[in-house]
Amino acid sequence: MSRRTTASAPPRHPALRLLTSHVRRHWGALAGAAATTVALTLAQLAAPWPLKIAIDQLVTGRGVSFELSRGDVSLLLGLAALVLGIAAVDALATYYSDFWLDRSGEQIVHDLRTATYEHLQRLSLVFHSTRPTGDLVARVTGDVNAVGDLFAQTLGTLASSALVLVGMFAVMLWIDPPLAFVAFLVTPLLLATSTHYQKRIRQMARTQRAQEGEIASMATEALSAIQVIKAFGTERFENDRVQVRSAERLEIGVQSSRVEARFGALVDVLGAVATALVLALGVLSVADGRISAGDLVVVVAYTNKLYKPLKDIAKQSTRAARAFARLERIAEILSFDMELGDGTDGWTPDRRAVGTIDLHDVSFRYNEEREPALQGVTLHVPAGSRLALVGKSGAGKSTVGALIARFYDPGHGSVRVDGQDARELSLRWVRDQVGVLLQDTILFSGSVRDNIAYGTDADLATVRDVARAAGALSFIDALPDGLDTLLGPGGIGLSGGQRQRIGIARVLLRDPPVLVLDEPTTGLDAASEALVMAGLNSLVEGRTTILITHSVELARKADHVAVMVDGRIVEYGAPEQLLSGDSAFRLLTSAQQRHDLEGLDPSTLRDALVPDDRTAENP
Ligand SMILES: Nc1ncnc2c1ncn2[C@@H]1O[C@H](COP(=O)(O)OP(=O)(O)OP(=O)(O)O)[C@@H](O)[C@H]1O
Repeated sequence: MSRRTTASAPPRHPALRLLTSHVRRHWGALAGAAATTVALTLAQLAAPWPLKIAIDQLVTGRGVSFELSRGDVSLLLGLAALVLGIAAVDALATYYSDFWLDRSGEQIVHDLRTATYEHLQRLSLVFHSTRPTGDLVARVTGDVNAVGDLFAQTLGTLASSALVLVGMFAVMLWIDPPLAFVAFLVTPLLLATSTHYQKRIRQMARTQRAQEGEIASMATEALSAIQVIKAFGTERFENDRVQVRSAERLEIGVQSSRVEARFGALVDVLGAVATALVLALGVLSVADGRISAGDLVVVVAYTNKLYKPLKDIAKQSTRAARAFARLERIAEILSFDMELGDGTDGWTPDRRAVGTIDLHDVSFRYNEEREPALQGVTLHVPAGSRLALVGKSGAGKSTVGALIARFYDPGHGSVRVDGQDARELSLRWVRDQVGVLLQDTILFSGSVRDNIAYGTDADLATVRDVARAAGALSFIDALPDGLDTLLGPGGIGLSGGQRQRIGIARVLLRDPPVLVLDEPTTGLDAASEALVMAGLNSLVEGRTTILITHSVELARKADHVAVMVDGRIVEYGAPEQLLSGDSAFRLLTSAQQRHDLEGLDPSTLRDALVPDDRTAENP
């Protein structure tokens, strides 16, 4: 079965599809908001009508002072009630439309954030090793919020402004068509300029967000490596880097504000021109007797209000343009396909693995530009046995471990667990069967107990048991709050050896039948190494173990040793058997004793025992 090892091309208009899928999902609340928006529009259109009726019915043609009849008073009271009624409808409609839109906005932020974060968690290391973390964090936080605002504010305002405009035009057309056309004369001009400006603003918003992502990545990387910065005294260098990017971001931000302000001013000028024209033409129409004084009040009131929705449309469409640029960034993440089968189509055996591991003719490269990291690797690791992988740096040892843990799938050949191709098994099951301990255990902020129990709901007694077996309990009990001691980010507050023993306890708790130990004692002093080794001894007991090590001494304790050179296995056998002959392992051992591993030519290793350059394979 062939699998993709690179992300597939994103579909067309992914942002639009994402948007419509969310509109569909929240159609109930959005339909409620649409209905209240219609009510709000009607209330806004009706607002000047009580005044018009009062002027036409009670004021016009009555001279300077006049008496109000009983009928006039009733009409006046009716109009006052109408004003209150219109205000009540306006208030209720505003409340509900704001509430429904805000609620959908919040819900959409939640949905998008969880979906994007979940997707990011499931994307493989191939994806994550090419994407800066800070930029991804910016997408899950800032970009997602901006899309929520798009629903909560922008779309609602755009829809209600458009409705008010259409309503006003219809009513003005009914009152006096020439006046309506004059009032709306500038609208097409405004829409055309708006489209032009939106395009520019959206381009600028894209650049801005990309720059913000870069700044976030730089800051994340720098702050997570603050020790290195302090050690090298490079604070100023790091500040300068962020400052340069931030200045570029500022420049685009200022440009964008200028474009927006220019557009706002243009709308104001066009609005004033139209109001002046409507006023002049309106008074002439009243004088001609074509419309009443009350009609003129309505038309002038509308014309005054006309430019608010137009301005709102302009303003909100620039926000929409920005939000769209951010939506594209989220859609881009969601459009990357999983490079590894995520287990939904994989088989989940209803038992724990026995622990036999096989690599059959495995080749793998991290990316097309790089040389293959593994070529034709075939290995058989019987259940419960210990295999040591040795070889010079870059030979491919960690890559073998990563393929066994199924961080990646091989480009060619297969990795098998109990004889079953790992690609046909659910990813979850494979990960449960293979425990991994790296050179440096990464701990999270939180208590020691949480770090050991990580991802499980193990009780206190179990956590203590595994901590004891890992040789960690003595130092944990000496901490101020024992297992409840809080650790800083990355496990600050513990030594390398202590972190490693917590890592051993963490793996012990999960009790996997297969272990990949990737240089678990490298970098530790002799005393810490002895303590970690004691913990490791209880960990490897009864489990299939693949030990990746630079230490020939450690490798000698394994059942079998595989020597790797340039992504191939050049030698395989029991350590004592290899040491007794003219082997690459023996060459490595003596080079290590002379502290001359780097001086060892790979071809010497390859030629040492494989004169015909055949790749060694174990039975
Ligand atoms: N994430 C990665 N992306 C691209 N290339 C990689 C990646 N990881 C490793 N490589 C390359 O793959 C090759 C094998 O690396 P690998 O880490 O498996 O070697 P190793 O034998 O474990 O080395 P070491 O002993 O130094 O850990 C090397 O050439 C390395 O540069």
